[in-house]
Amino acid sequence: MEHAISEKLKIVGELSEDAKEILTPEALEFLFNLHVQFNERRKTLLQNRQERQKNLDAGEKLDFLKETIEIREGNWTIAPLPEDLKDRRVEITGPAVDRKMVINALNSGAKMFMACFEDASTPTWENMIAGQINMRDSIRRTIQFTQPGTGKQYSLKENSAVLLVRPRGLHLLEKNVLVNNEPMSGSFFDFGLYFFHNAKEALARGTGPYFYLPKLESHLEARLWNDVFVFAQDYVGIPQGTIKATVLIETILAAFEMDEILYELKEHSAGLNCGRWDYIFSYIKRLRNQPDVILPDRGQVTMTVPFMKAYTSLCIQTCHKRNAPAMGGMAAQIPIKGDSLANEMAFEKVREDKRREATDGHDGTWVAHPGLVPVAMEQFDAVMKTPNQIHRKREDVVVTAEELVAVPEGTITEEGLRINASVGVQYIASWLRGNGAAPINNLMEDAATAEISRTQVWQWIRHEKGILDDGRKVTLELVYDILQEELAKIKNSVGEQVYQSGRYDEAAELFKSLIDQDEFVEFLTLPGYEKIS
Ligand SMILES: CC(=O)SCCNC(=O)CCNC(=O)[C@H](O)C(C)(C)COP(=O)(O)OP(=O)(O)OC[C@H]1O[C@@H](n2cnc3c(N)ncnc32)[C@H](O)[C@@H]1OP(=O)(O)O
Ligand SMILES: O=CC(=O)O
Ligand SMILES: [Mg+2]
Repeated sequence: MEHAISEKLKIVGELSEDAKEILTPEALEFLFNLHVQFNERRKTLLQNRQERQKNLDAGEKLDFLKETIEIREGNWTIAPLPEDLKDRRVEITGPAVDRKMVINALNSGAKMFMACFEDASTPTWENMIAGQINMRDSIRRTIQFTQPGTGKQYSLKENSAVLLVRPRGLHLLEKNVLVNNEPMSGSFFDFGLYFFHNAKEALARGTGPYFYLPKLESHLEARLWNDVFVFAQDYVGIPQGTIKATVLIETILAAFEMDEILYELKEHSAGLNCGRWDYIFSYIKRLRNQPDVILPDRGQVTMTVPFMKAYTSLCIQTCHKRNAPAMGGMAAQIPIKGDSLANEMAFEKVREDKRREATDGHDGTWVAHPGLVPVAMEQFDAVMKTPNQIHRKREDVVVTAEELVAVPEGTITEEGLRINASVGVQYIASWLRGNGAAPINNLMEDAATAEISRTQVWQWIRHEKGILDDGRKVTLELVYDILQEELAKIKNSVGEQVYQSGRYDEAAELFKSLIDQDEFVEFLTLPGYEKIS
């Protein structure tokens, strides 16, 4: 049902009691203004991404921008960090929609909690509203939860983590809010509502409106966000520079504009983060039609392969030069229940990953699960005796444009192809069911990791080097056969009833549609969004 709030603004989604608490007339007025001010620019920037893709398809070699050399060579820093953003050695992440998880994350012992409206969340209307309710109650420290069945009570402990919020990326829409009959941007919806309801309250409580910005592809996109922040701060009447945002460097194009992104946001910057999963996805996506670029099995693209090492090293050096934190990323391992040996192996992988990040000079890292907070903390505590390592300038690092795109060696295997097909479908099914973060094969999967799976399959089918180590070419027919076999295995493991209600066939259809078209679909969540409310 459509609710006309005014002639220019309509709510398509259900106006539940929760929605009414969040979508107040004043908050809607603010969203309306954000849309009117910034939506055309957002659309133009998305169009720029497509223009850039055309150039890359035509053989453009990526390089640092000529027109911004003065920024790269200039002597400037970001504005000083607020006290509660100086020590970020362990940050836990999780979907904003899961109320219990939000409380557990805030109580986990991690310094920060990044509440996600993006890749760990399916953006149903209900989820997005519930996430906003959870954020409002977290900032006010009134958030509580009772576990159905056991009656276990959850509420906040005294020293809870600092809250950071990740809105949806610029490409996603919120179809349940129409401004002038046009869906509004998911980014502005998530940012706008969180900011409007909580910025002043957060400040009064000694923290601030803090954000993570996902999937930026250029410094012009950072400029858009900066202008949104300036507008928003004026609108509610809080000092400029109050908002602090950490930009995820998780696209191959952004890696060439790290200085410029920090520069655009410098009054509002809280540094950069190496979002490794989207980065791998973006590397394949943007360079997919370059004849020499192809990646081996997902499992072989580790953080120590040259192009990943080059990117994280450059991120640390760039951030520290500008007095900005350089955050590490997410190891995919999560605790494994009922198998202590496998669990210890998973923990050791996380330890190794965090040790490398701390030693390289990252100022903190991400974990996906409370059980991993002490594991990551131990590694950072051992290396980082100060709140951060910004003083380690890593002037020894030299990274060239060629190193950022260097194609790693490795093999494509039938096993790798099967994992991509199976995990891709299982994740999409989970996403369609409303759960955007899922444990699959004892690894954390979210939209970014699923994007790698389907993009690899798309590319292996089309690339002349998409050949299995046993000599077989990866073809659509081979993938279809494997997909059928993997679906049968899934059905066997979850049972007929769960399979039928679990949207697996629909997920398989979506997966197929992503790999059988020559035209690459920019994000799997775009056709996915048409299948949810
Ligand atoms: C590439 C990227 O974008 S990474 C960032 C986005 N991804 C994420 O944020 C994923 C975060 N992680 C998760 O969502 C979860 O850990 C999952 C889905 C991977 C696994 O969840 P589950 O299967 O529920 O884990 P598990 O059964 O071990 O949970 C045990 C307890 O830990 C809690 N828990 C698990 N993960 C988290 C988390 N990230 N934050 C807070 N609490 C958590 C559960 O709430 C549960 O609490 P309880 O004992 O009070 O009931
Ligand atoms: O957002 C994080 C990533 O790895 O992608
Ligand atoms: Mg990401």
